[in-house]
Amino acid sequence: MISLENVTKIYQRGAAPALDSCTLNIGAGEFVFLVGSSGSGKSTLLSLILREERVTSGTIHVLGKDVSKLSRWRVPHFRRNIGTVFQDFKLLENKSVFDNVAIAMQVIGKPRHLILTEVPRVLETVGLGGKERRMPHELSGGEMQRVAIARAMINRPKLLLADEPTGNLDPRTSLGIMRLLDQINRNGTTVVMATHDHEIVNQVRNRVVELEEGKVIRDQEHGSYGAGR
Ligand SMILES: Nc1ncnc2c1ncn2[C@@H]1O[C@H](COP(=O)(O)OP(=O)(O)OP(=O)(O)O)[C@@H](O)[C@H]1O
Repeated sequence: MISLENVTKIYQRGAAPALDSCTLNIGAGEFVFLVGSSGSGKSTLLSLILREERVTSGTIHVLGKDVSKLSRWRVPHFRRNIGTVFQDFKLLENKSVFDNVAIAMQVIGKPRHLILTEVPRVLETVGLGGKERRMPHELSGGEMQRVAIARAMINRPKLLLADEPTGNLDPRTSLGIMRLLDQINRNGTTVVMATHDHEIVNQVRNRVVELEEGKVIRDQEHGSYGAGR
């Protein structure tokens, strides 16, 4: 599903690498937590997988494609199989819940009748049934993140990348979001989640990959947030 071989990313000449000779394999169906202190390279790793950034050296395969060789015009099509969720939700403020999710189908040309049936179905599965007409400012943080997850999932991506999805939420709400991501993973979607959320990582005990100064320093099945705990 995702395979990095000796991947190095240097943003500016002379700067320390944001990722430094990373080798990592993530199989289909896995749920992996990416942990590490601020600046350790987690977001960089996610943006390389999404092909927002390009590697400086090394190779990276995602969903069977050599991302380092993917030409710019193929990127939008490649990204159709990847859903993304971020700490700050990234909702369109002047659009309803329904429209925020529908837009992901519209941009890839899905027919209107499908949009009208699929959007309410997905909103129901994330626990937002009946809130289609609400505007983002009428939602709690947890609900906003559920909209973002619905939008990420509506086109049934094989891979979901989440960058600190619980970063702006209280512990109880975070747990609800985590349960939802876990359910998505159980339905077959591979999930890679960068997080600082100790409680969630220690509670769920998925595979944990820890970065430090751009290097993978720990890769542990059923891991905890910090080593040895
Ligand atoms: N667009 C950029 N241009 C230059 N340097 C960058 C850029 N993005 C990240 N960096 C640098 O790369 C390093 C890794 O940053 P990155 O954002 O990947 O870390 P992170 O682990 O996601 O941190 P956080 O937990 O704070 O989100 C840092 O030194 C950062 O300053």
